[in-house]
Amino acid sequence: MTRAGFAALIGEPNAGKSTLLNRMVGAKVSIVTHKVQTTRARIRGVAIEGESQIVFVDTPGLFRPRRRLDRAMVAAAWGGASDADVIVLLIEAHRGITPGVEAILEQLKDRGGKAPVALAINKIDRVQSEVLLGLTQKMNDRFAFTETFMISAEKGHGCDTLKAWIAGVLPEGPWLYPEDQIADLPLRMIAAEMTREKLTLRLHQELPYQLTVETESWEERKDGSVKIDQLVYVMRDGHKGIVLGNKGETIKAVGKAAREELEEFLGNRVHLFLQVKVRPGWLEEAERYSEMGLDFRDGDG
Ligand SMILES: Nc1nc2c(ncn2[C@@H]2O[C@H](COP(=O)(O)OP(=O)(O)OP(=O)(O)O)[C@@H](O)[C@H]2O)c(=O)[nH]1
Repeated sequence: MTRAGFAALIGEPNAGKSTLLNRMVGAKVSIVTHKVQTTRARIRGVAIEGESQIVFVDTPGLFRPRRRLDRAMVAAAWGGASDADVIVLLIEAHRGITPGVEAILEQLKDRGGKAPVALAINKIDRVQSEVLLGLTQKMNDRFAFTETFMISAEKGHGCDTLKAWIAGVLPEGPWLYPEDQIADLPLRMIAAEMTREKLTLRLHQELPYQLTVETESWEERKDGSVKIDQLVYVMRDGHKGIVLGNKGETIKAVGKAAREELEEFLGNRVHLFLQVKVRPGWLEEAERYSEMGLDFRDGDG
């Protein structure tokens, strides 16, 4: 009998959700950087484990929403969690029960729901085993987790066990995605995220949230190479100059770095063309939100 369903990974920013997702799905579906709050959309990855198909919802970090986009992300995170057949709360072993974790536990309690909730204590490579036992005890006193796992998403410890458990608790039923669709699921989106990541790394604190990248076209050529056109949208004219850099050197370096990563990812030669455009007020466009898988809510500030 086959099984299939949605698994939501929740946790504070930086808990390691993207790292874990990448490991379980086996492809770089969401981008890991050292910055917090890099996950902007509910990017899904699909994993097959035995007869089960697991559709992962990679939720944005749950943090205090300030701006409208942030609030949409938090809503998406919980939206994802409440639709899910199984929830995995990821916490960091060395940080323990932070106020952020407390807040998530409160929300989990309020949420009710029947889906099994697993606790995954991540980054076990950073602490001694006594710390883990204490933390497991304290967390389970606070919430009735179905199961507790100790993992290192980065090193891979415990990840297979967690994945097998998720696969086993999913409801019985037919797979949600045909097998041949899984491979090219969000290729364009991945490519756009790679470029966005390079831009973010390059520009440091400057406008990481104020730009968006879209893959306009994707063309596979006879020689096996891929031609990809992407648009980088910025909010103001002034931002365009920052993204381009002196004599275009910033965008050139970003294009080179993104192309190299794409080539490694695709295993093919890539021709990447980036164009920077000004699109004022894109943050407020409801359309964009739904494209990112987010819910647009008219907010109060
Ligand atoms: N030492 C150690 N570091 C880890 C482990 N798992 C993840 N990290 C690191 O923790 C940082 C954050 O990981 P991410 O996967 O980006 O975290 P995230 O929860 O997706 O973060 P957001 O996208 O901000 O929500 C990265 O620097 C990872 O390399 C682990 O098992 N051990």
